[in-house]
Amino acid sequence: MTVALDSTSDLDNRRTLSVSPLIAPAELRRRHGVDALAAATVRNGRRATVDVLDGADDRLLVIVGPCSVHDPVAALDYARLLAAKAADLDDRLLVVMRVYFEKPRTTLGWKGLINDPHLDGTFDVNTGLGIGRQLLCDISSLGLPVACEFLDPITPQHIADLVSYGAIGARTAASQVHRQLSSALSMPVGIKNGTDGDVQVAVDGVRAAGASHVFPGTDLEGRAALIRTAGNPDCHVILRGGSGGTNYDSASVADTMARLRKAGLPERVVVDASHGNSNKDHNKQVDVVESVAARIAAGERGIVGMMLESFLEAGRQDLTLGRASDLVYGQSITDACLDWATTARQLDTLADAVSARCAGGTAR
Ligand SMILES: O=C[C@H](O)[C@H](O)COP(=O)(O)O
Ligand SMILES: C=C(OP(=O)(O)O)C(=O)O
Repeated sequence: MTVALDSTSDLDNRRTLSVSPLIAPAELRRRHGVDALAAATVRNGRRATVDVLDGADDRLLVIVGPCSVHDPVAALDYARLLAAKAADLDDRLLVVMRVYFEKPRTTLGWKGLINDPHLDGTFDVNTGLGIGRQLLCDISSLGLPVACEFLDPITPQHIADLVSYGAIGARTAASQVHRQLSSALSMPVGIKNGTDGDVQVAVDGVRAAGASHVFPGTDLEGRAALIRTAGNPDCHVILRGGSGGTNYDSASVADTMARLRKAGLPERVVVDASHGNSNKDHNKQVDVVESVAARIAAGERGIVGMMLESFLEAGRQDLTLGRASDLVYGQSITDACLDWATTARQLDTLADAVSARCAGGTAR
């Protein structure tokens, strides 16, 4: 259904081609309800993540999964493998699956499953929200907590109740809209450094998101509303490298800690092995894991988590809109990913590093 545009004024709608209804969050939540198991996963995932961030839980947080979900069947296949591996290692790792539905593009490109679920440029957003929400229910029902990037400021009302870890990307770290949104979110939120490598923008973001804000948003019925937030104390910086190079080395982490200290914020970071830290070469994520794991094994505690981009198959492939059936099953259509076997080895490496750190017993 398309709503008629107001044509009585030549001041409006000069470039808007159509306006159509967005499903209300409450209606989507009714159609794709949260069962007791999924709710427990979200609750426990959020609580455990906060404990790891605060140092009350000695494990390492690992946010791992595809760059983007384009095929919910493949994502669920991956989730089953990851859930089993996560259960094996859960004495040392807190594993959260990346289930990213929104892609911030440098210029243009497919913007994710919510925006274009049929991968053909038909932008069936209401269907995308339903597919996405059901996938979050299904993965959470496996006992595996999920992470999403929040890009659009309206759609969090449709899915955020199922999310255990939120991320604000490098392209929106400086955005007041995203900082306000983070201050409202019910889960811990990682804020990335800028694409140019600027870490201060993420530190500033953590500080801003920790405060209370009042801003326009939507309520569960989808009506425009004013939102007043308490502020989110569980925000933290994600180091993802940038155009100037990587930032997962000890000196970069120490520089970030100094910035956090100066801002009066908890000294903790998550390291993203992908993006600017691997120059988008998925194989280089292994170097990042090995470097960080060696430092954790030696007692480093400021790095509270790692992020990895991983899917069933290694690498990436180009999507031709409308030709989804040509795609290789389980391979990314955005950034290149590690394959499952390599991912499992990285998780073992990180778990071994946590064991070594526990055996050594050093301080943060
Ligand atoms: O994580 C995914 C991408 O790095 C991000 O969405 C930007 O992608 P692009 O530079 O291909 O547009
Ligand atoms: C878009 C992403 O990363 P970044 O914002 O660091 O480019 C991502 O993690 O999917």
